[in-house]
Amino acid sequence: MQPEIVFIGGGNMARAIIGGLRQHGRAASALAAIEPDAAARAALSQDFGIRTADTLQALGASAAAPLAATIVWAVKPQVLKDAMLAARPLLSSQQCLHLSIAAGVTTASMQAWLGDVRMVRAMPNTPALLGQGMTGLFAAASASEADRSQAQAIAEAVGQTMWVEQEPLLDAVTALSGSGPAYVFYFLQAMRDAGTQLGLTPEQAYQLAVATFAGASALAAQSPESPEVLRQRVTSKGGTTFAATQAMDAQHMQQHFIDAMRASHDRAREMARELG
Ligand SMILES: NC(=O)C1=CN([C@@H]2O[C@H](COP(=O)(O)OP(=O)(O)OC[C@H]3O[C@@H](n4cnc5c(N)ncnc54)[C@H](OP(=O)(O)O)[C@@H]3O)[C@@H](O)[C@H]2O)C=CC1
Ligand SMILES: O=C(O)[C@@H]1CCC=N1
Repeated sequence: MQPEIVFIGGGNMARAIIGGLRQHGRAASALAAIEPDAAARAALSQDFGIRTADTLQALGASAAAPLAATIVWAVKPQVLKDAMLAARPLLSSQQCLHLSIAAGVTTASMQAWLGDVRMVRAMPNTPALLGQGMTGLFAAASASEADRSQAQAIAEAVGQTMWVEQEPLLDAVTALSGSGPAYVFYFLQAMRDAGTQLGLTPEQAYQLAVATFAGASALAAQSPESPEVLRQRVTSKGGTTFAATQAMDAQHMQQHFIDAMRASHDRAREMARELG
């Protein structure tokens, strides 16, 4: 039986999405992955029961027969061009949707490598592993309504989705929610280390930091109030929170944060130029 969705690249993000699809009831036989690393292939087969192979040919791809309704490109942006050029002769006869999760690389570049294929780009993030991901989506003009629905169904298996109607906005999504989990982990590191300096054990400090992020995020998610108002509710006049936020403002931390996200955004644009 032909799989419905073939992943090219079976690394961190592909694993998260495959796990989400399986948890949402997608049959193992509906999924397959191409992954050069034998250990990663074995883990995918063992954990999710899906078919894996080291090359498209080994999975049975040929110019004569359709391989799958959807191909998900989940390799590093730096190897995408070579992977697509190598796959093109095997996929040329196919009427399938190409869904790329690679950062930066534009639909125009990918259509130059694959031909004028139907294409959607997605920018997921690693909380997808828990079904709590956030995925930005952009559909090229070549994509149909059915393609949009299929891309959305795949992304919804691992969390929330948001469409953008202009491709460059995917670079902003990348800078915010794509890279964003790393910013949260960066803050968790800092809060753990600060708590340790203040006398807690690293374990205590980390538990307090993680619970605080989880609780504050849950509060923000269900509250109609802005983060400014939520902050005010924590900040007693002349109290401890005010002392902390004043120290942050004195260091221009918000501006530093904006600069950091701009760096992520600019890198996505730069990758599009370097790799396109
Ligand atoms: N990690 C994240 O938070 C996010 C990542 N992304 C995007 O997802 C994509 C994948 O990232 P991530 O999962 O982190 O990366 P990984 O390196 O974990 O996964 C990529 C996998 O692709 C394999 N691979 C390399 N060449 C080929 C090939 N020709 N055919 C098939 N498989 C190949 C790699 O094998 P080997 O290691 O042996 O080379 C590796 O296992 C990237 O384009 C990234 O921009 C998007 C959003 C978030
Ligand atoms: O760091 C990266 O390039 C990828 C894209 C977003 C998250 N990880």
